[in-house]
Amino acid sequence: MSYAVKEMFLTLQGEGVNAGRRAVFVRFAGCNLWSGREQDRATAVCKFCDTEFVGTDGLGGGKFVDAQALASAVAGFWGEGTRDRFVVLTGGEPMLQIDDAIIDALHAEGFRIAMESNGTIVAHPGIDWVCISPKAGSVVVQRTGDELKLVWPQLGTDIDDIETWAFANLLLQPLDDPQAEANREACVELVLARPQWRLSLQTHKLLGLR
Ligand SMILES: C[S@@+](CC[C@H](N)C(=O)[O-])C[C@H]1O[C@@H](n2cnc3c(N)ncnc32)[C@H](O)[C@@H]1O
Ligand SMILES: Nc1nc2[nH]cc(C(=O)O)c2c(=O)[nH]1
Ligand code: SF4
Ligand SMILES: [Mg+2]
Repeated sequence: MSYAVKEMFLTLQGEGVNAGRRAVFVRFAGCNLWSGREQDRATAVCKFCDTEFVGTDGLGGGKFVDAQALASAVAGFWGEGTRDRFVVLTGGEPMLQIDDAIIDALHAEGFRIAMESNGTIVAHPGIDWVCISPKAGSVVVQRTGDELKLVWPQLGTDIDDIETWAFANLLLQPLDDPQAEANREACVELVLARPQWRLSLQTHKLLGLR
């Protein structure tokens, strides 16, 4: 299979439990909860996306003809050194494109594979770190994983229900919108009230990283 990738880059994972870790990011093109066009945002299931994921024209992006081509590009961004190789598959919605071939090829290059997904498609069992970020109005079928990262506040979210899902870590990430400061305060309030949750800040934005 070929893969449509919006962009690829080496950075630090900015969010969640792995924040601060050196990582190659692969941003797959396309999402099942928003077309990516601004004129569709108001009517999309997911309305707050902070990411451009349409097309393959970003830095390091492109159409990769097969899994080996994509895995070789990821290894190229990592560079020399085989220790602690870490790749984050994101998007768009990465589970629209992730298959056995890309998981096997990345493992063969020595990478530990993390994924950021909206959870509406069952995660590939070969992924080493599953991060699910539920969106109100969607049906989350992937209710197990390493990290559940809830963007907050999100109207229509049943947080009591989410707490019953089988995730090793529960994280709240402030919604980045014009009310960002109030959203951060709401997250702190909620963590103070519910100690099973932890705060996840988008540290790459604070640092000016990609
Ligand atoms: C762009 S999404 C791509 C992966 C997948 N489609 C998903 O939603 O999890 C990557 C992460 O950014 C989060 N995110 C997107 N827009 C955000 C915003 N405005 N504020 C805070 N987090 C946001 C998502 O919830 C998700 O955890
Ligand atoms: N540095 C950095 N960390 C991230 N963690 C999740 C991201 C994403 O867009 O999926 C992201 C991103 O875009 N950049
Ligand atoms: S599900 Fe993820 S990629 Fe899709 S629109 Fe929402 S935040 Fe963006
Ligand atoms: Mg991002």
